[in-house]
Amino acid sequence: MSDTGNHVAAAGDTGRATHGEPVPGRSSRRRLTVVSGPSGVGKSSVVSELRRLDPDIYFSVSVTTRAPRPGEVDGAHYHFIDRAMFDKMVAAGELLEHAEFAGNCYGTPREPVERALAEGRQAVLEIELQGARQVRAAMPEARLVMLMPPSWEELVGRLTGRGTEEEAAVKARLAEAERELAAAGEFDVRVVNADVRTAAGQLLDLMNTDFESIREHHE
Ligand SMILES: Nc1ncnc2c1ncn2[C@@H]1O[C@H](COP(=O)(O)OP(=O)(O)OP(=O)(O)O)[C@@H](O)[C@H]1O
Ligand SMILES: Nc1nc2c(ncn2[C@@H]2O[C@H](COP(=O)(O)O)[C@@H](O)[C@H]2O)c(=O)[nH]1
Repeated sequence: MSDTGNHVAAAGDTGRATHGEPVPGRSSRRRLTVVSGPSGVGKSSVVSELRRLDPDIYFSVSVTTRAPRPGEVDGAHYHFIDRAMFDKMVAAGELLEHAEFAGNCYGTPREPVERALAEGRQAVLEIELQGARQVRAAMPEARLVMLMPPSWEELVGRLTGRGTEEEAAVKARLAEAERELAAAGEFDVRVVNADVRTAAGQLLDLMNTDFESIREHHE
């Protein structure tokens, strides 16, 4: 996918998305949390623990052109789609954000997230850096959290230890990881994932805190 630009409607409280759907107001967009971080840092592990801690949170299920890993369930871990369908969704404005990462395309279906926010629920997106930047541009009220590894060596150990990628794919993901870690300062908060339960607890605390005050504190 060559075009990884911003396709998110940057409308105000009473604005409408590019395709006519209502967009969430400013206060509901504060309930949107983006969890980002380098491949292998433990985003899925921490988000899965967060789901256990608070089942009321809405967790976005992304679309991807990546092949399923053993044990991954279509509709639960991802919606696995082909490139033609992905391009169609982009063209129709059905993705809140989208990006190409290490040779595959990923995107967040817009409608379920907007519905969850409109219902007053917290919503969590687990996405990479380009997508996080698109959300930041379109929804400045969303909270952006970067999950950090305790060390580079630990990150490499986790990614290779997971054993889900060939050597070339691991290399591509580590190259992305360097870029992602260099952008850590763009995020509202950085949480070190030394321990999954601790990191998930910290994330939940952040989600339940008045984020504007945290932001001011960090600026
Ligand atoms: N705190 C931790 N301590 C030790 N191992 C961990 C920790 N968190 C996650 N792991 C392990 O690291 C590996 C990568 O975790 P996970 O798949 O959750 O990462 P991810 O950030 O979602 O990766 P990707 O972006 O590639 O999908 C897994 O094998 C997981 O069990
Ligand atoms: N921009 C987006 N990034 C996404 C989305 N769903 C997942 N991701 C991120 O992609 C990488 C690779 O994921 P993997 O499952 O192949 O290991 C990782 O950083 C995910 O967080 C999305 O919808 N948009």
